[in-house]
Amino acid sequence: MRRYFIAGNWKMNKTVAEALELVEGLKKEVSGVAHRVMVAPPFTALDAVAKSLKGSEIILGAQNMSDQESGAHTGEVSVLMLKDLGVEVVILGHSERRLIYGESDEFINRKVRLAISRGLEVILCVGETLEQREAGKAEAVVEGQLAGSLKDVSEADLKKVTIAYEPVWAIGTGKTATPGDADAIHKAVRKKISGLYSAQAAEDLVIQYGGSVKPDNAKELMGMENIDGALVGGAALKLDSFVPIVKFDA
Ligand SMILES: O=C[C@H](O)COP(=O)(O)O
Repeated sequence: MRRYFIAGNWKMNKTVAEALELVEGLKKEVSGVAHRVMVAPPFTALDAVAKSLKGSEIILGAQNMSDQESGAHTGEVSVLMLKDLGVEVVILGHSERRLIYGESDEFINRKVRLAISRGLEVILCVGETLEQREAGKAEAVVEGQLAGSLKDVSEADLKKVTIAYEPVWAIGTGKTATPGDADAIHKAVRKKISGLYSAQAAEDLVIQYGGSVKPDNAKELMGMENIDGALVGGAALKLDSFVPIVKFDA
């Protein structure tokens, strides 16, 4: 059976008490599930969730980190602090970071290399805006983001990277890319990775789809050849929507 990587990005939601309530429920529901499951709570709940997850197969992720390891960077969170809490994976280059906070590929690339050098896995997000899609530039935009964000990342280190394709126009909007359209971009991602690295690296690459993934579309999306998992936002905030996604009938 195909093993998928399904991650819940809680974004700027959940107090510590709410985070614990969700993760406690999730632990019971997903025990023994075949897929790789991750949750990415806000920074303020990471420690509590890390403690709750001890001994569970659910992976702890963070939603972002600084491009610097330590020092005078008020308000930032370092890779070392994430490691210290037991974080295993960090989401980088999310479109909300790119678009709201102006993160460039070069800046994201520094974070990707730092995270990997300190032993974290990375979920690297890429995706086009509606304007870019309508201009026929979706593939080119994604290819450019991949080349820029993965600059100087070796093929060995690429094994620690999952790509999340998230069309910006499908995030939190209820609009989902059709499975065929999503798969076409995933295929283009594999082709780009094959060019940047090797055919083997492209084949081994795990590519998640993100953008209004819900219980009723998870099966169809993840049934596509090049879709290896999901990065789930809104539907990851409640057990009754995240659990069916994690347990979807592959
Ligand atoms: O990181 C998750 C994505 O931005 C998707 O969010 P969404 O499922 O609320 O559309």
